[in-house]
Parts: sequence; structure tokens; C-alpha cells
Amino acid sequence: MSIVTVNALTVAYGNHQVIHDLSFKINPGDFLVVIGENGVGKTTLVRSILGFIKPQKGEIITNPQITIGYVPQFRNIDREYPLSIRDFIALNVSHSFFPWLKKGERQQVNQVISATNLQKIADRPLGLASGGEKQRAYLAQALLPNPGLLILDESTASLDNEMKFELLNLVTRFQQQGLSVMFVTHDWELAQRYGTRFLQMTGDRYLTGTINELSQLKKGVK
Ligand SMILES: Nc1ncnc2c1ncn2[C@@H]1O[C@H](COP(=O)(O)OP(=O)(O)OP(=O)(O)O)[C@@H](O)[C@H]1O
Repeated sequence: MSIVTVNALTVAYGNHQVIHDLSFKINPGDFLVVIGENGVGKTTLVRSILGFIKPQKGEIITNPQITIGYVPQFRNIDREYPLSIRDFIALNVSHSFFPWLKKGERQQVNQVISATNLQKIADRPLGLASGGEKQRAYLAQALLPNPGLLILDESTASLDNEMKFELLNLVTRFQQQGLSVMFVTHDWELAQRYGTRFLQMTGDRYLTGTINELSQLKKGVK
């Protein structure tokens, strides 16, 4: 069963139709890159899949057995932000009634901290972490509930190349263990380097295919 099935989706803000008759699927283990220019509706699609926008027409069917993790575009955090990296990640633990973490929950947090290479700095204030470290903390927080789909919305924008690769290499490790990924980007190089499939959105049409087909498309565009 696919993770997400989008059927003839049409989304509008009032009279302004942003997505028109879009259909595609995300299958288990896919690294789907969604590319398109500013304003074509990429974030609107993400918000629709997350359930924040009701489609005007069509449907989005998500596998009921999975949860979705979400990593937004990098945004800075004030230096005075009071939580440590560990605390910030632990905000996403599925909590019992207690305000403190139980042993199993602490283990879950530790596991995701080490999987995202944050163990050495986990007890530092999040506000003092570098841009790449902060973005890894967002990733760790999104991964904590063990989602079946991870959505990255421009999550590498404003990171330098080394940090982009570090973040996406980590994501790929999870994808190779079965996580499905939907990565929204403007960056064709990253799309081709990490994606397995693509969805290209333009003002008037949508194309989907394998990542090799995206490379062909790019050659055609040049
Ligand atoms: N809440 C909203 N109310 C009304 N219009 C909106 C709203 N959010 C987005 N739009 C409009 O919908 C269109 C698509 O926006 P969206 O943010 O989905 O595009 P995008 O492809 O993610 O763009 P970008 O790459 O710049 O982030 C734009 O014209 C935008 O102005």
C-alpha cells in the first residue's frame, strides 16, 4: 500500500486556485523530490498532505498506520531560547501523563540524538547551536515519533553545501531503512543527487517520474 495517494487534487485559497487536478503517489522507501518555481503551490501541497487545508476537489489518502514528520525551512532561534537541544527534541515525545520522561522515552530521545550526530552537544542551549546543528535538531525532533513519511520543506535552504549534504545524508540513511521522504526544493543538483522519484510542479502541468527521467528533463530544459 502506498504511503500517500493524491487523486485529482484541486486546492484553492478563496477564488485563487493554486493546485489543479494533481495526482501522484508516495510509496514506501521513496525519496520524492518536489521541485518547482516560487508560488507554484509546493507548500500548499505540503500543508494539504499534513491536513491543514481542505481540498476543493479530489482526495489525499494517507496510510492510517503511519505518522508524518515535518521539517520546515531553516529558521533561526533566538540565542536566549531556554531549551537545550535534548529538551527541544524531547518536546515531540508522545507523552504520558507525567511531565518528566520515563526510561523508555529517554532511550528513544537518546537514540534519535545519536542517529543525528548530536550526542556531543545535546545538552547545550539550542540557541547557541550552529545553523547545521539546529537543522539536525529539527530533523531529530521530527524523527522522534518514528514517522513513516518525513516531509522536508526547503529544509536545506540557507545552509551551506557541507551542511546540506550532512543533513540529506542523514535523511538518506533513514530512507534506506524504509522511511519515505518528500523533499521540497528549488535545487536540481540536490534533487538529482538524493531523489529516487520526482514531482515537478509548474503553473500549468505536473510531471512525475524516476530521478533519471528528471535528469533527461533538465537536459531538455537547458
Ligand atoms: N494562506 C494563503 N492565503 C492565500 N493565498 C495563499 C496562502 N498561502 C499561499 N498563497 C498563495 O498561493 C500560491 C502558492 O503558494 P505556495 O506557498 O504554496 O507556493 P510555493 O511553491 O511553496 O512557493 P515558494 O517556493 O515561494 O515557497 C501563491 O500565489 C501564494 O501567494
